[in-house]
Amino acid sequence: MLSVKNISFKYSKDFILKDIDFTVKKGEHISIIGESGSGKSTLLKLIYGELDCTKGQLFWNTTEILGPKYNLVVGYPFMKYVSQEFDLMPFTSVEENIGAFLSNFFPEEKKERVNELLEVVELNDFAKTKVKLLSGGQKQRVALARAIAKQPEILLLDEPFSHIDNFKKQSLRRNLFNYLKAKNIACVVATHDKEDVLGYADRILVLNDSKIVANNTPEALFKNPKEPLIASFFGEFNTIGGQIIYAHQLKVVENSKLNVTVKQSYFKGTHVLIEAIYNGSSVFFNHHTKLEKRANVCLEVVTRPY
Ligand SMILES: Nc1ncnc2c1ncn2[C@@H]1O[C@H](COP(=O)(O)OP(=O)(O)OP(=O)(O)O)[C@@H](O)[C@H]1O
Repeated sequence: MLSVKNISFKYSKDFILKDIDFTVKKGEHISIIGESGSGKSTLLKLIYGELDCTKGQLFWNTTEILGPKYNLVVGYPFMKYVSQEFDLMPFTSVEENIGAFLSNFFPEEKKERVNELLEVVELNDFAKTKVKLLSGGQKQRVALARAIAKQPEILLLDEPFSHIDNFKKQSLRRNLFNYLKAKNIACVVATHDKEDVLGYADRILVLNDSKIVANNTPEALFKNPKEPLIASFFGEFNTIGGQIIYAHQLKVVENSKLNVTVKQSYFKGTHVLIEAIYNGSSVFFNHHTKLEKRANVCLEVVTRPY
């Protein structure tokens, strides 16, 4: 189990993280979300031992994770970290990069393992290609495969699919996260993408103002977001009468007190997002078709969250 015990951190004068306290169980999947600059990457670097905590302590089971002040070499064998810089060997092949830390004593097993990993990140066709010839997204996939090659007990991922196109992203995300669950490898994922979270994370930690402002399941946070920051991660929403109402919770009805004037329709594939004006402010709701500009429609709040 990872225990993050009341850690605080500052690069210089101001604290970036204050009193951060949480645990990650074996095999658990935690997502860290928060606005850009909220300290997600910094938190991963502290967990990895790349930075020294200003205050507090970190443990993996009973081993204290210490930073560069105490360790000549950063990192521990039970933990791997895929940062936003991939740190690969550009002049060697994809399979050599993936197998770089695997033992050469059992060449057959090594080959099998590399093939299994190539499959997880869907790079079988590029096994012999030199890494310098790959695209950014392909390099990111090599870095992910290399990080899980030696079966760490915990994996830290910083925006793990940020360079990967939408065509590949869905299946890669499924492959990787299902693989980690099957092998009982814990993971902590910093992300901006709700698709990395919904359906995969056991819990979400929300960072804001240097602190953890929420620590709960995706379902609990989605159904009861409490703050606009959390709702905005999941989708378009409105604040009506002090309550957070998602766009999909408003529907057009014959008659109601919520009478709005349509401003714009945005085709979203599964639905159309309508922007309308109510009391001088924008209101967003989902509809099955586009609506005429300046049309007056009445809306009603549907209480179910989805
Ligand atoms: N090496 C550094 N020296 C000084 N300040 C830094 C350093 N690295 C990051 N910061 C600052 O720390 C804060 C948190 O940065 P961090 O990269 O952890 O945020 P983040 O939530 O991961 O952002 P993003 O989502 O944009 O990746 C920012 O204000 C950033 O400018």
